[in-house]
Amino acid sequence: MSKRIEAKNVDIYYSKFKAVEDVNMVIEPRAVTAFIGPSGCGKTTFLRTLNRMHEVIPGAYVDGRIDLDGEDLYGPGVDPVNVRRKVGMVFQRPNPFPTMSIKENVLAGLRLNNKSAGTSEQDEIAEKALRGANLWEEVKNRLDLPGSGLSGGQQQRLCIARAIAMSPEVLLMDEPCSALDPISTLAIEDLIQELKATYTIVIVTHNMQQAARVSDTTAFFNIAGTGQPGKLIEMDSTEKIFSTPTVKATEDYITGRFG
Ligand SMILES: Nc1ncnc2c1ncn2[C@@H]1O[C@H](COP(=O)(O)OP(=O)(O)OP(=O)(O)O)[C@@H](O)[C@H]1O
Repeated sequence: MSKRIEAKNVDIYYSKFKAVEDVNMVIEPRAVTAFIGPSGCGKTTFLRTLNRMHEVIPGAYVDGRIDLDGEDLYGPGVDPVNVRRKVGMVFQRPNPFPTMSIKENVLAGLRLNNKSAGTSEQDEIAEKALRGANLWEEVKNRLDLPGSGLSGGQQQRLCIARAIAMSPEVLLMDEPCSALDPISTLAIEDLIQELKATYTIVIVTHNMQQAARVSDTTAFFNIAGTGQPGKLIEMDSTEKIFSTPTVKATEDYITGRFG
């Protein structure tokens, strides 16, 4: 299920503005890759190109190539909706559909993709996804109550369950803990560790300790100044990036000297 991502010479634009320049990287399956770097260096922008979410912004486009196990995500005839099914995304703020029940939330992606399933199959899919997101025990007796009634941390795990229910190959997480308290954050970090056995995981985080705790590989992005494109500066094992980075800017950033 887990797939390898390879980006080659990727430039990313918002109309005429080049926000990210010439990214080349390999993201390994069954591992967690963290994107770190100062505000505006293009972490989120690059993340959103990995499931073709970037192009939903008017005027936004991507140059270069992004492969999922050798298959060009931007190739002719590739359906972006299908890409987003394979490459799921979890956002900064938990965003369950407020009028839907917990179970309906988990199944929402499947319904949007017109996947029909019988009631018992739906129940099975929902239970499996909620177990996968470490939420089942907390919600199994209130599956038909609104998802908005859960705590922030539970809502974020519900959003992860919603992503997992689609049987994705990759999970993209854009600062998934930034709106959560420390206990809920730890629950999500534990969950990420479990999920990496099954999925390719990419996480954007501003929290250096979190990157060090959860990721196997870290990519440091930087920006030379306002209006300049962000660039990938260095990517290596998380242990190397946090102990002996090759580039001085990486060291300055992880030691809190800038950003
Ligand atoms: N919708 C948009 N339209 C135009 N420019 C945008 C848009 N979204 C982001 N940008 C610009 O693209 C650049 C990269 O932004 P991005 O949000 O990817 O950075 P980031 O590293 O994720 O920042 P942060 O850590 O603050 O979330 C910035 O200059 C930003 O202003």
